[in-house]
Amino acid sequence: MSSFNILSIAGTDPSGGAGIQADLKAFSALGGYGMSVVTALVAQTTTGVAEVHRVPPEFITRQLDVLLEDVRADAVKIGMLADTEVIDAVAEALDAHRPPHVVLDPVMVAKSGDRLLAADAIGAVRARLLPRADLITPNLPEAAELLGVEEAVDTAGMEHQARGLLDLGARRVLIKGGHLDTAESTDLLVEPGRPAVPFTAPRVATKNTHGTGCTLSSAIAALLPQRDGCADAVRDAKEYLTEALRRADDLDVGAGKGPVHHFHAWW
Ligand SMILES: Nc1ncnc2c1ncn2[C@@H]1O[C@H](COP(=O)(O)OP(=O)(O)O)[C@@H](O)[C@H]1O
Ligand SMILES: Cc1ncc(COP(=O)(O)O)c(N)n1
Repeated sequence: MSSFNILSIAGTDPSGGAGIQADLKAFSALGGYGMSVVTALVAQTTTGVAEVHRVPPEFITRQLDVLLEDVRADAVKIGMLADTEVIDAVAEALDAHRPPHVVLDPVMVAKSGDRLLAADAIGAVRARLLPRADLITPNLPEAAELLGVEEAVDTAGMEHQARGLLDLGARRVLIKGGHLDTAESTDLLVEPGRPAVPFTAPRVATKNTHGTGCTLSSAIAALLPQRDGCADAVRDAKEYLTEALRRADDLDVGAGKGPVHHFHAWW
């Protein structure tokens, strides 16, 4: 197969830095054919979230059904889901269509601090989505919320929490260390019965980190069908994200936390 169709199920960002817009840029940059099902329209920019309009769950189901009856999805990235009803609709569509390579970025709060997932929907993510994803990519606050514990403060704590998420039913966890105050930014890939695999990049000194999590999970989804295993896809996705972060200050987008700069990758 020479062409890969990658689907994002996520919310929007009109400023183009996060959400579906970032996902499609990452898919294209990494050689995928990008597709999207919108779960929520979000009035947001680099400075924060003004308002969220959830798409009716029946219409999310409708979008997924018409799309996946026509087009093969080779990988799926799931981002913002807004609330429990949307989670139920997406979980049912995953059961009905069984796409390969499901990457779940359990988006809860925007970089500005605004909630993108209802607080009472955490249990639904845990029960309905964790077991249906091949890989979940929580940041430190998301891992802590899923487990109902304090945030990890070092890589030993990150591994412990990732193993806790495996115990809750996740199949594979990439726990992201972007929120730690360290010279390097390390993420850990943790699978049952195997040692954790670290992915480390020098921390890029920039305020422009809007869309890092969206970009990483989308890059992984785009690369999973093109690489031999999850670790190879994560390694190349992180390399892509780090370079996009290094180039972020070349852009002039908004007054707040600006977006990473997508570029055509060398692979
Ligand atoms: N300043 C930075 N320099 C390099 N990598 C970073 C930086 N900030 C975040 N990252 C990386 O970006 C990805 C997303 O990180 P994180 O901030 O933890 O998640 P989220 O964007 O979901 O909050 C991870 O791979 C993390 O290591
Ligand atoms: C629709 C949507 N989805 C996700 C994020 C989180 O973005 P980040 O990648 O910066 O954590 C966002 N701000 N908006």
